[in-house]
Amino acid sequence: MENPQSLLLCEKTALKINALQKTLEIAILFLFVFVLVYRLLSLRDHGFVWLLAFACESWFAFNWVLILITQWTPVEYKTNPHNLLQHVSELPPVDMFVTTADAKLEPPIITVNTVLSLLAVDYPTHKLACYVSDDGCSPLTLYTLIEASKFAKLWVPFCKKYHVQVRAPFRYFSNNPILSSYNLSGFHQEWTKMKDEYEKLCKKIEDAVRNLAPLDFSRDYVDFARIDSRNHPTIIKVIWDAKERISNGLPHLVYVTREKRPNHSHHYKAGAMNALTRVSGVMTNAPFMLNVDCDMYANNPKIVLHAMCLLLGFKHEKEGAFVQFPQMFYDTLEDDPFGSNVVEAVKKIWPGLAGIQGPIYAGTGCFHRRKVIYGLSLTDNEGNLTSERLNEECFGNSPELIRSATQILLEENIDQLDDLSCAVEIAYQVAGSEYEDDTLWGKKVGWVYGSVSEDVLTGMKIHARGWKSILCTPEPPGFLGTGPSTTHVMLIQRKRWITGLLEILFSKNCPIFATLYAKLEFRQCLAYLRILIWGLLSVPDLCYALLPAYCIITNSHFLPKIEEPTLIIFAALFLIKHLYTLHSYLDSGRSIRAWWNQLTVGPWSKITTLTASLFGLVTVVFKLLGISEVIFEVTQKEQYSSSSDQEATYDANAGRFTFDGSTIFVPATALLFLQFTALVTAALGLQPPALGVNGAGIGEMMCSVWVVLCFWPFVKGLFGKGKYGIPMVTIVKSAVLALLFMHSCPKNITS
Ligand SMILES: O=c1ccn([C@@H]2O[C@H](COP(=O)(O)OP(=O)(O)O[C@H]3O[C@H](CO)[C@@H](O)[C@H](O)[C@H]3O)[C@@H](O)[C@H]2O)c(=O)[nH]1
Ligand SMILES: [Mn+2]
Repeated sequence: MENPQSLLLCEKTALKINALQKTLEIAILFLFVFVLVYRLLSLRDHGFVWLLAFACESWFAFNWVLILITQWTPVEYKTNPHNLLQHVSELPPVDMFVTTADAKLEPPIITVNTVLSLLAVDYPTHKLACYVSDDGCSPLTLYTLIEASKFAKLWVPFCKKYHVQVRAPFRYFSNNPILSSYNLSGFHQEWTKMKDEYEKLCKKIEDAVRNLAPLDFSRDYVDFARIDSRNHPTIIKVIWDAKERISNGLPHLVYVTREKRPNHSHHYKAGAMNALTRVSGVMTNAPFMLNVDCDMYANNPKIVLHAMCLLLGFKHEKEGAFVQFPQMFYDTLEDDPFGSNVVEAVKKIWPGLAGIQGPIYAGTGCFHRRKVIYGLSLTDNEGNLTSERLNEECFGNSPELIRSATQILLEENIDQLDDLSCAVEIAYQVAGSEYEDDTLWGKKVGWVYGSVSEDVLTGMKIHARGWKSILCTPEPPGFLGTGPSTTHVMLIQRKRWITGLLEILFSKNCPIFATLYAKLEFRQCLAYLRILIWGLLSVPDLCYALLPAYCIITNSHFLPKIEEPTLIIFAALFLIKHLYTLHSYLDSGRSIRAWWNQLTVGPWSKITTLTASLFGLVTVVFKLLGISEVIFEVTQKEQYSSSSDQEATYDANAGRFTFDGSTIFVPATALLFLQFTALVTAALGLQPPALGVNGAGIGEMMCSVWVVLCFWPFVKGLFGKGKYGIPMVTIVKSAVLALLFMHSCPKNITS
């Protein structure tokens, strides 16, 4: 675009932080310092327990410092899409990517809704193309997309004509009863017709899912006959080729399932994204790419315009390698039973990151500059970008892809194909499983391999090349997705994230190197560390939770005695830290219950650290030792097919903690047993004699009770029935583990 800066497209402003919150944050920091200094000074009079407590508290304090530094200078961005619309003919093309991996875990109707919401965004349609990657290689996905594209021909014009807000039909028809303000003639009929058509689409898809109308493998689906989803050739289908190139038609729609062979690592989502990048590169080659997970529909029809305001609105391109919309969810359960605390993220964490080098890349709801994904560094940008870098070693042996990448990197005019089908053959070639062999794909070009949190890794590599990124928080929110619907799914998801993050931490991609040897800003490095060390918290958390039980059982102590005034500092730290979070919850209109849920099952809770984090850590250690590999377990997405179902699926037990025989529950249950034993021992006075006056005291007792409270969902699990109860096997294993621990405790601390 010529001179978009002359019109104000966007603004960056500093956010004010609540003064009370800031005071409390500093107070907590000071208390941490007090505690650590006290420990250090009295280390000589105490033994191993004191040292362990000191180590744990240092870790907690370090974490706190990272939090403060990351959230210290929050900013927000404002966008003016109206100003951009004055340049409508100059708007750049955008390729939109949707990934799906498993038609069972990710019901096709969800993917279809996401695709429909993207096809209907407010943007000149001849500048849009939508590519769907199907790692499940399922004819069902292709079938539902073909059917959806037929429906889209009605749906897209309807949305634009009536300025529909939410363009994912399942949400539109479940949320918006006919708006009374819409007494436009004809609206009512069209609405009813559209709802009918959507229901027909749902019915067709449901029938196909239930195999009621078998797909005809002799025709359109011949490629899928007898296919194995882990061993198959590439299949690419141009579902809709927008040949007429009009601004109010339908965008291109292309189905892609890349080649997979058992002897070739496919790198999960990162591999899928790279295949899509290449396929789109030889087809439409837009300079900007949006990517969303299959369950993240566009909730705001102006998302592309908002993103473009930010990508085009700054004087210097380096201000924004990518534009990230914060992850948000729809139909969240009351009181946030999994403690995901999205509000905290949206209010503090995202704006905090935006105030440093920019938000992390969250894998979905993100617009990338294609040239950045192609590995462009800022130094290249200023200096010389030689054509040697655009060779086969870099991009692979497709001359067409190299030409298209050259156009992107040198900002030349982009070839417009008259007909997408003439690029299909080349697309097959670049989607092949061997295409990346001996190239820089997955290393310096494209999504980076080596972590199941490929998003954080890829974003960090971009920051390390000196780019910044931008946060986009329009109203209404840009994208909404599904959160985990059961604790089981939640734990699997957190375990994968933690594993992926630790894979980054313990590799050459560790952000510390990127700060030392590349252009990752120091504070951004700390921000990444804060995220990457999430899983490491399991070790100090476990030790600190063991300490009270250990001390009571052995009649020793890790806290000052009741007579010592320093105990007050420990108590103050504990109280202020929890009052601080409670205040932030109440301040933003959330309930005490939600606060409690965050405390017990949230991402930083003891339950999470002693289940997901601990097992994530073990997974990574096994990987480092070469014992096993890390796999990407896809999270189950819940399906809400039509409006009336929604009420029916409401479940009073939704969000309740569920258990199974998995070992993931053993450490936490064992810990709980230990606390019980300790408390009973103390109550019955069965402890061994203490050394001098240094026996366990009120501090240790209170801590032990607190740990029990933190594991309250497990306490309930001991008495629960069915999936709400901890199974007998887990109880037995945990009891054995707890007994082993008690057995190894010294009987008398003096001996
Ligand atoms: O082999 C695979 C595995 C997954 N996916 C897709 O990856 C996306 C994310 O998978 P999901 O199971 O929904 O994981 P989440 O934990 O919800 O995803 C978050 O975390 C992932 C990294 O762990 C990121 O890739 C995602 O973008 C981010 O939303 C989905 O669209 C999947 O279809 C693939 O395309 N191929
Ligand atoms: Mn997801």
